[in-house]
Amino acid sequence: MNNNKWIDISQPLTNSIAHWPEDTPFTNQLTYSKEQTGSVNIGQMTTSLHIGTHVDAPYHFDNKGKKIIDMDVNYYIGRAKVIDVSDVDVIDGRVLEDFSLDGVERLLLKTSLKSRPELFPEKITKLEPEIVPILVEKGVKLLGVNMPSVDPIDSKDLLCHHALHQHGIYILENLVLDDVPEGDYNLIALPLAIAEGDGSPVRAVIQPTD
Ligand SMILES: N[C@@H](CC(=O)c1ccccc1NC=O)C(=O)O
Ligand SMILES: [Zn+2]
Ligand SMILES: [Zn+2]
Repeated sequence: MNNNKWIDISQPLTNSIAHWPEDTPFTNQLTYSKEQTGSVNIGQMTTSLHIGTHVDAPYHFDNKGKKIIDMDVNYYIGRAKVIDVSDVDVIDGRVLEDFSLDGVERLLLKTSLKSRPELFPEKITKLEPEIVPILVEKGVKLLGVNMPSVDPIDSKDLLCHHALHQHGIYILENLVLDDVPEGDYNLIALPLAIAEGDGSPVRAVIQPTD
């Protein structure tokens, strides 16, 4: 690694962070105050596992799929490329042709969605499932997006989730990329070791590689 500073690209987990409609809101509060215990503050949180910047385990959409603890941590750490696709509403194979993706292991898509962690977006950029075989061919093993999902918000068939999973590509959602220029970075976005988890919030950070 180099001497460049690491940059936080995670949504802050505040009590007003947006959650999926009908899903569990995030709350963090003190269970016991220092005055009560005489020594320490102790917090508690309630949350959906699909809150803020988070990763999905295949179990999220496949009953036979891996849970979070079984995911390979190596996928969440290493070289990543940020590309700016904010000029399109649909990302298909044609859009990806404009970028040089050979050998890219982790691809982070900067779509037109501006980061407003307290607002759940109604509409997001559409990823066409046809991009998945292209990503596989390039060597991509993790796809990150600055949106709550890699599928349309109202999708029930979750075609991109399934296609990515079938090809062994890990999913990272709700990144904050507003101030991140296109380029090459190191990425760390590790999930918590939640044994039965179908997903996990992550602290995602990147470091420019020069
Ligand atoms: N697939 C989304 C989550 C999702 O779809 C969802 C999350 C919580 C409650 C309902 C959801 N979808 C319902 O159709 C994600 O990966 O975060
Ligand atoms: Zn999720
Ligand atoms: Zn997802």
